[in-house]
Amino acid sequence: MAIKITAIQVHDVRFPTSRSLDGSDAMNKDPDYSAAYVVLRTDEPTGLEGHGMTFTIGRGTEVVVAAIQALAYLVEGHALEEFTADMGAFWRYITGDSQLRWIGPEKGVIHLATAALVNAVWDLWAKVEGKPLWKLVTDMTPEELVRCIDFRYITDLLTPEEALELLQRQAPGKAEREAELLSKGYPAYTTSAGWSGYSDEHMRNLCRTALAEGWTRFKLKVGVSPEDDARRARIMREEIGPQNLMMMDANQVWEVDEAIEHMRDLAQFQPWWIEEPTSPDDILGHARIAQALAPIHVATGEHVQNRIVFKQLLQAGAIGVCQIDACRLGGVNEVLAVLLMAAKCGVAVCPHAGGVGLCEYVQHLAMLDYIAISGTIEQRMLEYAAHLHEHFLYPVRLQGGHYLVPTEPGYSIEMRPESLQEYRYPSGPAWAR
Ligand SMILES: C[C@H](O)[C@@H](O)[C@@H](O)[C@H](O)C(=O)O
Ligand SMILES: [Mg+2]
Repeated sequence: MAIKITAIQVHDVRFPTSRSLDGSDAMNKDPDYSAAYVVLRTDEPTGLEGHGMTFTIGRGTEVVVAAIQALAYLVEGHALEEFTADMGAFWRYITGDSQLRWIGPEKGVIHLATAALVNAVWDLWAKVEGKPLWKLVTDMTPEELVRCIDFRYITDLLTPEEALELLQRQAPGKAEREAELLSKGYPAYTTSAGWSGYSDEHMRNLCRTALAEGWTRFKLKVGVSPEDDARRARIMREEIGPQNLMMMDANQVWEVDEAIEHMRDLAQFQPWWIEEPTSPDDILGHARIAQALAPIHVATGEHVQNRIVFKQLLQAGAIGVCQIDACRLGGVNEVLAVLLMAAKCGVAVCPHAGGVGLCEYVQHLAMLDYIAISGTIEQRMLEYAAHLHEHFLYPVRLQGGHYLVPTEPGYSIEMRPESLQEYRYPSGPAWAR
């Protein structure tokens, strides 16, 4: 039976995380974790819906909502099958509106909006197929998966033929890797002990609790000041010991030379990577930093706006860790393109998840990468941020520093109706109080 998308609703949902400084860093000092949240209504008799969102940090969410509303006409009134018959063409259609494209192209607010809408369509598709999103993708043949991707502007690094070959090479091991994931889960690191707004004492306590829960990998926010960074890094290293991993994240505050200088000072604390040392648009700057700081890896991605910038970062040898984001890139289709490019270049993918809904999303992406694309978890780990999972119908499940495999149909991003009601902005009770 053809399922028709009859209406699209868009919600502005904000959580007042700035009150406790959860999610704070040197650049983003007081984020209110928020979502521009999309519901695709259908004519399916049981009330089937598709859900998607893009992550924002408070003010400006209303602008993303407006952009989603501008794109909605492209999806409303269409049958799901019109899109799923050729997902690559669907993505080109959504990003190719000849007037809306002008306010991107494929970057900024319009691209965040694209992600919310595209992910909602994938969620709906996965629900119709009765599979979690990772399974929908990994059950595809290599040919079917390649057809989901728009290769425009990346064929100088990866052609559809090369992508197909890569996927065919991985195909024989898929079942074994899926079984392994189901039994062991996917390795993770926690960001939640190291937010910049937390006191030293709070950080110590959070490190201790996390260690007791089985965590072995931790991220620390840096970039506030050299003294502050060194003191906090010392505390974290003392707490987690020499054997555990520490990552550092500067959230774009430094000049290229400053990044090199500061990280030379912080190298004594043995960071595994430095994340967002400078502007996400500065490909050559990242390459210089990577060269100067090796063997400390350079990581970036949460603000890398599209596959084309990722392509150049990979071509320039500028990143050792590729941090795809489920809704900074234009949804699942573009993420698949980046996963394939990273696999071709042998660069580890460690998805970005510090935000509301991002853990729920990226667990699917890391798992499908392992099963069908890169075929490895070596030097890979998924970010985990501890807040706001209770607002989702099917929140992430963790055990001993590993994500357990999600099994419910869809992309795990559906929010509880009570949460939508309580936190809708500005009229929800949480904001009226
Ligand atoms: C404002 C946000 O919490 C960021 O600090 C967060 O996404 C962070 O960069 C991360 O890597 O998790
Ligand atoms: Mg970060």
